[in-house]
Amino acid sequence: MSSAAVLFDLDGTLIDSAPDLHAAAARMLEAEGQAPLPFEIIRSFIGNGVPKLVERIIGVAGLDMAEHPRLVSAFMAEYDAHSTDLTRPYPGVADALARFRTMGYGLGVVTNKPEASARNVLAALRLAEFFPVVIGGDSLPERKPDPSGVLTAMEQLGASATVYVGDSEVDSETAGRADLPFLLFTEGYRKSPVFQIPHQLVFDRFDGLPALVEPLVSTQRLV
Ligand SMILES: O=C(O)COP(=O)(O)O
Ligand SMILES: [Mg+2]
Repeated sequence: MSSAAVLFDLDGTLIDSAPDLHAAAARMLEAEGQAPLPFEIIRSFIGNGVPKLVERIIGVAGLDMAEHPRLVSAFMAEYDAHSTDLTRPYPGVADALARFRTMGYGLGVVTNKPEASARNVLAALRLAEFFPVVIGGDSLPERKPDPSGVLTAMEQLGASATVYVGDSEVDSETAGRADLPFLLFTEGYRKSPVFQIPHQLVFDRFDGLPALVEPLVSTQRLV
């Protein structure tokens, strides 16, 4: 049982996955006879899970919303077949995770990406070994910003003092609803300026993250 844990969002936080999500969207749209959408548009649609991503694509591309279930399946098939062609961890991620593990933290991923896809990507990028707990957007009845994902991850890790690390408005709200300190990674896929996203700390490089987390967790331990 670890008493302290660091939980991470996945897309836009541990990994830069927008290029493969964009490519999967382009292949799905091509099969519907549609042109690809600009990269920045797809990137701005990431963070609320695949059903929401596809709903937003349908809206912008002028497709029929009644086709949503079929298009979600089509998107997932395209994505899962090529989910790490272009996706890479952000610089310093593996070293930071190794450092956290050495420091004795329990580590978990809480993402809105479907759990099986998330596990595949983590394995292909050699990050799976760090994470005894992975909660996806389809693992529980509710997804982020519902706090059940982070609360379940804490329970599974036996953790009390915990921080959540993410890149988006959704992650900030999730941490707030779970009453956890939130660390905002500024280089991901957020839509608002940093000052509009509630956070305890911001960071733009993973090599400095372990030193930022330690004081936050020690404060929680004293409470
Ligand atoms: O929107 C998604 O599918 C996943 O996004 P997340 O990893 O940032 O939660
Ligand atoms: Mg994210």
